[in-house]
Order: sequence, then structure tokens, then C-alpha cells
Amino acid sequence: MRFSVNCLRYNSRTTNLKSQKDRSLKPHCNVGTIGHIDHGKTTLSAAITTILARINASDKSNTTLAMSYEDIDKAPDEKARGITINACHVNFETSRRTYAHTDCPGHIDYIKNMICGANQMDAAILVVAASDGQMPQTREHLLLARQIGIKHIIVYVNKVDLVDEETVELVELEIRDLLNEFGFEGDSTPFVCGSAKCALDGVNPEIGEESILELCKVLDEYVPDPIRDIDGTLFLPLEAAFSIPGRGTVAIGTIEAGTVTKGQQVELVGHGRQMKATVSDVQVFKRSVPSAQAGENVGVLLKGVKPNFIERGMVLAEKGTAKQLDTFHAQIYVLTGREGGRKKPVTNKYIQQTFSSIWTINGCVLLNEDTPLAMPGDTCSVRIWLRKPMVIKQGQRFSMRENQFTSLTGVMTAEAESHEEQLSGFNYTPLAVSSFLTEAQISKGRSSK
Ligand SMILES: Nc1nc2c(ncn2[C@@H]2O[C@H](COP(=O)(O)OP(=O)(O)OP(=O)(O)O)[C@@H](O)[C@H]2O)c(=O)[nH]1
Ligand SMILES: [Mg+2]
Repeated sequence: MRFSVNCLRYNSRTTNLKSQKDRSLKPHCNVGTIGHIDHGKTTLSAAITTILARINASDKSNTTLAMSYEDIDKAPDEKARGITINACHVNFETSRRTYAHTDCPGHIDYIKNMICGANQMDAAILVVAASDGQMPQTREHLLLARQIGIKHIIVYVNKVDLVDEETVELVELEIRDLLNEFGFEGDSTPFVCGSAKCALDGVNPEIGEESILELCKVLDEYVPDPIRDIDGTLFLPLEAAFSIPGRGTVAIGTIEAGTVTKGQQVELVGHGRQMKATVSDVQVFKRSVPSAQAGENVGVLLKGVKPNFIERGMVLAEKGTAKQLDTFHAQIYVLTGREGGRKKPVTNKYIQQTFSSIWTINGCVLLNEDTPLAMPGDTCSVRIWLRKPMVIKQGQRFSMRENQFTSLTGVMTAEAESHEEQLSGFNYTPLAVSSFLTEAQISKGRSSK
């Protein structure tokens, strides 16, 4: 008997590949749309699947399923509020590759979801409406893309049906400058100009359908096949879990390194908890497979594990290979007001929501004694204390956010010793720190901006 992951929104948006054999035929790539609210990210996602499904209709092995705008944006709360609030995954296939595509939300309130969705992208499609040009979230998403290490950006200048050619050219120049400003190669970044709506509605093919085909060609040619750490040690950050009565718990995530195999002994680590488990089934694209490897989104059936044991951001790894830490050394950069960050300096014991990989937890910045303040624009060495131990590796990036903006970004540089020792230099005890991490303190921290 197979287990099905249909009940999860995540996988219900994922089309089927027909068999495990198909899945190994073509390289796989994770992409997604980013950009300002209402610039057409969801329309573009729907247009790509619709056009590719139609064009490949006679090719029985092609797995692209047409997804309408409503299919992608259908959760009731999204309809009610008129905005996307969850990252949504769809799949499409070109003659060269299979793609898992994430439609990232545009609204600043939901940037948290974007961080989690975009984290898995090998390349991002930045959607910019020609009628608006760059907007605040165009900048913020590019900044986040930079922080989470997305190397390849392709720009789709949308809504060209609403403006003249000169405006499109100006928008292109402006966005190339912006890409350079954020450390991408603005001059050589591919731009595709078109109208996702015309493509979806089947009108004006020269700016509609042709622009979508051009975009797919650019994706195939510009984005190199991702190098997956297939031979590495299994590392699978978990996004969600649910139970199948009588069978066990299914944990869902995208494998970052290594291979997960039926029958394998694994360990669940994170949020200060740890547990051994056995993999009793592995599912990719809703099909049971003997094993799955780095880069693939999987459902892993675990016997004897309660679903509420698993929390987003926990890691499924080989026994003894994933370490959780509550304190670590880091190099941070405090964003300036111009970059959308703070206008005031970060002080010792600054506490905010900390995002890394796919987890979110309260974290406290412990400044060194010789650095009483970290000014916007400063880079400095600090220690980070997390409310609960989490799996974080050397070189892993993280960011901290206040209410509506990213205040600092950092990289984990080394493990730190036990936090008692860490905190002794700051003359307060772990207990004092725990009480410091109350909601009231956090809101106070927020209002200090
Ligand atoms: N004229 C025109 N309208 C478009 C085009 N593409 C999208 N739209 C319209 O722009 C509006 C926003 O499109 P969405 O696809 O929802 O934009 P989004 O970026 O996904 O928005 P959020 O998810 O809320 O950030 C909708 O009314 C679309 O019909 C286009 O090429 N031309
Ligand atoms: Mg949308």
C-alpha cells in the first residue's frame, strides 16, 4: 500500500512524473518567481505551465500539467485577501530538464514564506511590471536572493502590453543597475520582455506565448545543471509532517545532500530534540521509490514517530551527523535604512526572529565587549544565542527581521561553547536571557526602530 501526500498543499500542487525511470532521464532544476506584489508572478507561473502543457500535449512522456491562476492561488485565505500567502510549488518540463517551480508571494508581510520557498531555488525569475519598474519588494527580494545564495537571476519584464517600447527599455536599464547594486551580474543577466496575461489568455502571441517560450529557452541555456551533493552525507531539512493512521508519519522536505533509502536508520534533530527512526518508505512526485537523492522533494515515511514531534526546520540525517547548537559565532552585516534595514544601531542582546535554511526562531545577538554598538552598514563578529538549539552548519547564512524588514544578515562561522560560558562575559545568566526572550521584550525591541 502506498502512502499519499495529496493532503498537503505542498505536494498537491506537484505534478506526477510517470515513474522513477522518467525522473532520472533529465536533469532537475528548482526555480521560482520573485518580485513586487501584483507584478504578475502567479500569472507567469500559470502561463508557463499552460503553454508548455499545450505545446507538449502530443508528447506522452512530458509531465507538464497546465495549472490555472486559480489552481496556483486557490487557498481560501488567499482569495479573501487577494494576495498569495504561501509559497506554492508546480512542476513543468522542457525538452532539456524538469523544473520544480515555486511561486513566491510578493507582499512584504509574507516575506517569511518567501525566505523559506526561495531557499530551495537554483535560479530565480525576477518579475518586474514594465508599468511600474522597480518597487520596494523588487529590491527586498533581490537582497534576500543574494543573502540566501541564489546565483542565477533571469528577469521577466511583464505587462509590456500596457506600455511603449521606450518604457520597456528604461525599465531594463534600471533593473540592470539594480542587479549590479546587489552584486549580481546586471550587464549579462538575461532579460525576457512580454506579457504573462496575453500568454495565458492566448492573445498577442509575439508578446504572449513567444515570450514564455523564450523564457523557458533562457532557463534551459543560462542556468547550469545544478551540482547536487549526491555522494555526501544525508541532510534533509523538513518542511512539514502528517500522519497516516496505522502506517506512521510522513516527513516532507527537499534533500540537500546525500541519498535517503527505504530501510535506512536515520535521526531527527532540531528544536532541541533528537530521535532515532527507520525510513519505511520514500516517495517522490507521489510515487513510492527505493531511494531519493539530493535536490529531490520527498515524502519519507517514518515508523514510530509522532507527527507533532516533527517541527519545520528539523533535519533528517544519518545517525550522529547533524549537530544542533544554541550558541554560535557569526559575522553579521547590519542593513542600512537605504537597504530597507534599521536607522538605529544594533545594541547588545538585540533579539529578533532569526531565519535560516527553512527554520525561524528567536535569536539574541551578543556583541563583543569592544563593540558596544553595530551601526547600520557595519560588519562585525558576534555570537548568536538561539532560544532553542537548531541544526546550523559553518558557512550557513541567516537573517534577522523586525516587524516588516530585514535588519541584519549573517553567516555562521564557528561553533561556540556552552552558552553559560558564552554569557558569563556579559554578566547575565541563561535564566535572565530566557526571561529576556518574552514577547513583551521582543515587541519592545521592535518599537526601538
Ligand atoms: N495588463 C496585464 N496585466 C497583467 C499581466 N500579468 C499579470 N497581470 C495582472 O496583474 C494582476 C496581478 O497579477 P498576479 O499574477 O496576481 O501578480 P503577483 O505578482 O502574483 O501578485 P502577488 O502574489 O499578490 O504578489 C492581475 O490582475 C493580473 O491579471 C500582463 O502581462 N498584462
Ligand atoms: Mg501571486
